[in-house]
Amino acid sequence: MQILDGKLVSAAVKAQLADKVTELKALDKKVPHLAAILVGNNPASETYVASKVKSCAEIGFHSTLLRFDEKISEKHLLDNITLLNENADIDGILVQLPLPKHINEELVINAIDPSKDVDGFHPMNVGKMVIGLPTYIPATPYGIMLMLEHYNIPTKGKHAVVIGRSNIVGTPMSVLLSRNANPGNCTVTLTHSQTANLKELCLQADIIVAAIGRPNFVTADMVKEGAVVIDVGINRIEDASKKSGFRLVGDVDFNAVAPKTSFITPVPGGVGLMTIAALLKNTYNAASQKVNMN
Ligand SMILES: Nc1nc2c(c(=O)[nH]1)N[C@@H](CN(C=O)c1ccc(C(=O)N[C@@H](CCC(=O)O)C(=O)O)cc1)CN2
Repeated sequence: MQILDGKLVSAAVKAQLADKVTELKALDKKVPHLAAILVGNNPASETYVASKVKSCAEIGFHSTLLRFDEKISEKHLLDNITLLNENADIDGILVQLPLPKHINEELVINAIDPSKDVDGFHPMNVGKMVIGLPTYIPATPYGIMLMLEHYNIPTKGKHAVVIGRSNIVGTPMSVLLSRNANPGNCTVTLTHSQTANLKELCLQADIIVAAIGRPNFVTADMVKEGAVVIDVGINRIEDASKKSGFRLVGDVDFNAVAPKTSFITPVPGGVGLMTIAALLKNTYNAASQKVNMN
C-alpha cells in the first residue's frame, strides 16, 4: 500500500507555479490575481479561504479577500461580483461555498464571468468540460487527476466507482475519469444515495472515489484487494482531546481499508491540499488567458 501524499504533490504544483511567477516578474508582466469572496463565519470555510490566500502569497500571486456578513443581501453580493467581473486587474473569482440559505447559490455562480470562473462551476464551463473543450476544471476533481498523474496510476480500462453526485466533485469526477485521456479511459459507475447495490459495485471497483460527506462510510468489506482509494471527505468530528475541539475524518475508514489498497489518500493531507493547488493552476491559466486542463 502506498499513501498518495497531497502535501508532496501540491508542493510540487505550487513550486512550478512559483517558477512561472518568477518568469513573469522578470519580464515585468502582471502576476495572477485571485479574488475570494467569503460570506459569514463558517469555521471550515474560514480555514479553506485562509489557506487559499496564504497559498497565493507563497507562490507570488496577488489575492484579494472580500468578507461579508452572514446577512448580506443577495443583491449586494451580486453587485460585488459584477465589480470584480469588471475589474481588469482581477483574473480569477471564487465564492466560497456553502452560502447562507437565503442566497441562491446558482444565481451567484451564474453571475461570475465564465472567463474568471476559476472554480469551474459556471454552467458554461461545466458544459465545456463535459464535451472536452479547454476550460476550468473544478478544483477537487482536477486535483485528484493531478495526483493520479503524478503517481502514474494506471486508469485505462479500469472500473472506477464514484460515490456522490455533487456538482463540485462527484459528477465532474465521473466525466474526467471516463474521458479519452491519461489519466482517464475508465469505465465509470456514478453512485449516490439511491444506489441499491453500492457494496456490490464497490467490490468490483479498481478505483473508488468517495465523496459522500459521511465519516468512515467506506468500510473494508466494500473494497477489493489492490484497489486505489481516493477519499474526498473532510468531516469534522468532535474530539475534546484536540486543541481545536475536533478531528478530521474522511469518508473512508482509513485504518481498516488502507491495508487492502494499492494506493490511498489520507485525510488530512490528501485531496484537500490538491484542491488548493488545482485552484492556483486554474488562476494561473485565467491570468495567461489560455484556459487549459494541464
Ligand atoms: N468555492 C468553493 N467552495 C468549496 C470548494 C471549492 O472547490 N470551491 N470545495 C470545498 C472546500 N475546499 C475548497 O474550498 C477545501 C477543502 C479542504 C481543503 C484542505 O486543505 N483540507 C486539508 C485540511 C484542512 C483543515 O484543517 O480543515 C486537508 O485535507 O489536508 C482545502 C479546500 C467546499 N467549498
